Parts: sequence; structure tokens; C-alpha cells
Amino acid sequence: MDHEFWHARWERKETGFHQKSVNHYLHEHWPDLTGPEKNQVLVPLCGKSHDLWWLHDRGHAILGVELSSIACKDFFEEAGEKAMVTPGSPFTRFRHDDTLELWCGDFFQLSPADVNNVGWVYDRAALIALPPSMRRRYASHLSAILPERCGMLLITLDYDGSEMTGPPFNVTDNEVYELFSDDFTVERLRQENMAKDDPFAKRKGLGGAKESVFRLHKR
Ligand SMILES: C[S@@+](CC[C@H](N)C(=O)[O-])C[C@H]1O[C@@H](n2cnc3c(N)ncnc32)[C@H](O)[C@@H]1O
Repeated sequence: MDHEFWHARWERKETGFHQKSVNHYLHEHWPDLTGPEKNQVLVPLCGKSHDLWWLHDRGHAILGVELSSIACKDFFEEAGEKAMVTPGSPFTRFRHDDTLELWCGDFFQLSPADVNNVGWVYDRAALIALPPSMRRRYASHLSAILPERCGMLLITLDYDGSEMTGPPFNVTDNEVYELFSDDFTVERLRQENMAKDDPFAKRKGLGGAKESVFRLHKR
């Protein structure tokens, strides 16, 4: 999936992945996972997700990373909020305040120094947005840059790969263990069948799609 693919999706407003409200797995699992901790949360491939505001409202500093400047602008404008924009390379920074920044650029350019205060990662529709070879690169990159003991809430989707081609790609639970187990503890918290009348499943003609929720901790 090259950058052009995603830029074109945002330009054409083909953003069916964007959820109108906060992700229900985040809502249900986050408080138990993190307890009173208010560490900085890294949200890779964040789009313009409302989940960022939800996490911020709960007292977390947020670092979102997103390729599309359209997504970064929309994120603030649609919430009626302002951001100071500092153009730069490899990231143009959209800074709301000390505790909420979106970095516009390629996630794979993040360095360990950029994320040394991060205590948690939230991944919804990031890993599953990437084709297989990039998923390995994504997992390796997270492993290379994140501080020790960093936690991660990961939501995946699995379906019969003959029913559609991604994104979103089908990612089995086994693949999650294969990608991350060398450097992270991996625990599946939950698996749910996607309802057949779920708008996404209906649109894509998916039968037995399943979503899994994982908690990971970097060793
Ligand atoms: C499927 S969307 C999910 C967005 C968001 N996580 C959500 O739940 O709505 C994937 C997003 O990743 C962004 N993206 C893709 N490749 C990227 C990269 N290498 N670096 C940063 N963002 C990337 C795309 O522009 C797109 O907004």
C-alpha cells in the first residue's frame, strides 16, 4: 500500500473506515487496561479518529501519526478546534496544546527519541490497513522504537480472504502472535463475530468476520 493510495483515498473522501463515534472496544477495555495511569498514547495511522479526543479527554497526552494532511486538518476542524501547524520533515506537526499533537508523515520515520515518553499504543485499523509484508515491518518498527514495558491495545479483523481484498486485510490471531511474540507479551482479551448486519460486513459481503482485541506489553 503506497502513500499515493492513501492520499487518493482522502482526496476522494473514500474514508469508510472512519467511525462516527468512539470505538466500543476502546471504550470497554481501556479503563481496565490502564487504570489510573495517564501516560502518553501513540496512535499510529490515526486518520481523524474520534478515539483520539476520547483518550485525550481521559487525561492522556496524545501523539497521533498520520500520512494525510487532509485527515490532520479535518481532525481539528470537524471538532471546532485549532492547531498550530509547524511544517517540517519528516513530519509536519499539528499541535493543539502540550498534550495533543498529530504528526503528519510516514509512521516508519518515527524514531525512538520521538516516542520515549509513550506508555501505551492504541491500534485500531492500523495493522489491518497494511498488506502482509508491511505488517511485518510495522511490528518490527514498533518493537524497535517503543520503550520497554510499553503497552498496546490492538484490534484486528479476520475474515475469509477469498471474500475480499483489503484494506482492511484479514489478520489471523496466529499472525498477531507471530508478529509480536518475540518482543511483546501478547494476550487476546476478546473475540467477537462481526454481526452480519454490520454496515461494513454488509457492504463488503463478508460472512463470518471476527474481530479480536489484544493486550500487548513490550518486554
Ligand atoms: C484504515 S485507516 C484507519 C485510520 C484510523 N486508525 C481509524 O481508526 O479511523 C488507515 C490510515 O493510515 C494512514 N496511513 C497509511 N500509511 C501510513 C503511514 N505509512 N504513515 C502514517 N499514516 C499512514 C492512512 O492515510 C489512513 O488514514
